[in-house]
Amino acid sequence: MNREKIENMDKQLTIALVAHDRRKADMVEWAVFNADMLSKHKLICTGTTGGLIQKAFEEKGVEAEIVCMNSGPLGGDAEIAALVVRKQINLAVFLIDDLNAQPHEADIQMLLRQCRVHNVPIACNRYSADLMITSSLWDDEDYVPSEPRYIKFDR
Ligand SMILES: O=C(CO)COP(=O)(O)O
Repeated sequence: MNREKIENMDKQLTIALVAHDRRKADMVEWAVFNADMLSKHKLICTGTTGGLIQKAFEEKGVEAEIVCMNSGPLGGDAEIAALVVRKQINLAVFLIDDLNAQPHEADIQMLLRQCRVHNVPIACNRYSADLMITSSLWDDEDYVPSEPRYIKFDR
């Protein structure tokens, strides 16, 4: 697989990593598998997710820049959504627990919505995340993601 693409990029991306409790094992496994790539970029995480990734990276001797925001239910998703609005996130991986209700559903929807509004790629499962981090578009200097256009639609 062409993992070097994003790994050998000149530019540093800011990547948001967020996982619900029952998806954290998945997130840590994915992050460790992609540690060589992720460690070259800046990682912004919700509190508990970031702490677990940090611990797993330390155990593997991986050095990475990991910024932990608040825990999700205490506003971590909202803080990351604010960074999305300010165009400070290039890519988000958000492993959502779709089988259990979350107390901060409003914040979760806000993060998803702001990624859609601001055209930030967001992967909600590992397959999507793998596709996104191996995309050749990251290297394509001619490619500029176009802003979403909202037009009034009269019926
Ligand atoms: O709840 C979350 C995302 O909605 C994740 O938060 P934590 O990483 O702090 O558990």
